[in-house]
Amino acid sequence: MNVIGVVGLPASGKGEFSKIAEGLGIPVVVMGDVIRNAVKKAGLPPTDENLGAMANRLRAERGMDAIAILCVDAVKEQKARLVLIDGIRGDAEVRVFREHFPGFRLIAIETSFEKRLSRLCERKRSDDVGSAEGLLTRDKRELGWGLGNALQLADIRLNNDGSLEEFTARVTDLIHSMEREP
Ligand SMILES: Nc1ncnc2c1ncn2[C@@H]1O[C@H](COP(=O)(O)OP(=O)(O)OP(=O)(O)O)[C@@H](O)[C@H]1O
Repeated sequence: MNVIGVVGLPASGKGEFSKIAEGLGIPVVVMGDVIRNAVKKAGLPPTDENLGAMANRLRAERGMDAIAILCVDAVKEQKARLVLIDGIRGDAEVRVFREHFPGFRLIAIETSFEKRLSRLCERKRSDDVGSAEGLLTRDKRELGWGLGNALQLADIRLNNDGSLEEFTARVTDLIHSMEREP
């Protein structure tokens, strides 16, 4: 089984990457679902604050790789040649996946701050921030989890400053080439 992980700053296009992969029939394991489920179980609304606090709690109580460890079995359960992990936030998590999946490849999505901010202002998800300060706070929080180190560990870099059509074409080419790998 080949496994790919995607990293990128908030609103860089990780969700779009997953949508494109799903459209090509690739199973996607979403790490954030582990956090969303924990927030739901605690009876809290899935706001940015609650999701962040829960992720911090899981990592503080069980270690920086806690969420990745919870996802390994979910990846192994997939009966596919290629599986995508969505939601990697730190280098400790990258290490977990490299250890369990020898052919693991990490993809970094690179998108400018301005593009990310303008796309966030349009997206308006329940946990979205609508200002530059809000996005900076979110960037800092994620960088604090080791996202900067994870970005440096990437095997492949994809730019997403252009149109969705351009990004879709790049992601599709990449997935097709990964599917051809032994
Ligand atoms: N190339 C693009 N052109 C236009 N809009 C885009 C492009 N890429 C992504 N978007 C839009 O930008 C928003 C942010 O992208 P997306 O949700 O994929 O980011 P993300 O990295 O998953 O974000 P988060 O870290 O907050 O989960 C979405 O509304 C998405 O549809």
